[in-house]
Amino acid sequence: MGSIAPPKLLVVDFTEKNLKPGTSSWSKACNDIRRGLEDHGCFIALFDKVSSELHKSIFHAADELFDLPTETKVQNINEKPYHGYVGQMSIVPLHEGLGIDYATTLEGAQSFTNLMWPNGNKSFCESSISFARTLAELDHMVIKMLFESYGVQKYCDSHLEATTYLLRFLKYRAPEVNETTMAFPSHTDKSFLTILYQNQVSGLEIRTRNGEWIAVEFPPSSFVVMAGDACKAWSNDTVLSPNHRVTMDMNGKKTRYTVALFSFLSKMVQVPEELVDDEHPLQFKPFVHVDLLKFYDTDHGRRTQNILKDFCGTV
Ligand SMILES: O=C(O)CCC(=O)C(=O)O
Ligand SMILES: [Fe+2]
Repeated sequence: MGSIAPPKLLVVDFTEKNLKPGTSSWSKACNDIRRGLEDHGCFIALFDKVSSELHKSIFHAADELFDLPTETKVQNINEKPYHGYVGQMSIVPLHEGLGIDYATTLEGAQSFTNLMWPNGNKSFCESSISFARTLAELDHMVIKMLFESYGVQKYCDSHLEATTYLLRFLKYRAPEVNETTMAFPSHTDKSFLTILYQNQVSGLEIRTRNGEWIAVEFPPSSFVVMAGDACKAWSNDTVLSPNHRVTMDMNGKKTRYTVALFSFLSKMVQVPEELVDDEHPLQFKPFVHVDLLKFYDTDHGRRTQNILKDFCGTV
């Protein structure tokens, strides 16, 4: 008896030169994105705007950053929960992460760089801003397509104008003998969208709607685009915000790095009225995005299996 192959994530090709609004490849990509986000909460994006130089320089930047003394890294503090330094935690010993808020702006990149390197680090600042801006281009395209596929493109510009980006550098060292392989526990993202880029060390796993865990392999020059809880709320509960985790190979020797771009809204997260009708009653009340993070930072928020229902559910 043959075993059933695990479901494969949808691959959407953004490298095509003719991917312009109004073309048939654009409409197909719009449908694919919606299907990917509704079925699995994520898809793989082929996107060739990260040159091999930028690829090298962003992982070099990650190395330089994690090599800094812990006393320096812990200064990455942000009043918004889950935006700053994470590490040295006994329950997640393999993981360390830092975040650059407003990473697509010169101010955001410079203030982080100056905090980590008081004497400056021009190449770090340039690589991080250029990487964040490149991924933000992909984010913009995905948002345009998603809004179009729901017939609500009229809200797209105001959504993008209110979007801010957090770039996180994430490191997972290889486990030692008899050490846990759980490198990042299961969670849903609180962002609107998340875009993940990794070095060649895999480890990301995603839980499907029927509870099965699938290991994600990204082909070279590809990204995982994932919906966060804010996107699930915006879509009136049609998009999945998938549970995901990172598990390291027990016998692996290599460090995994991920550079992730998280999008957040500086205006209310709210279901477009077009997505509400008698068959699809409103599921979530409008909310301030950062308040969702603050709720997640409470005992109730961390423990609940259905954060949106508890935080802003209408029933
Ligand atoms: O490293 C990864 O692939 C996933 C990271 C992640 O899930 C997160 O930072 O929220
Ligand atoms: Fe995540």
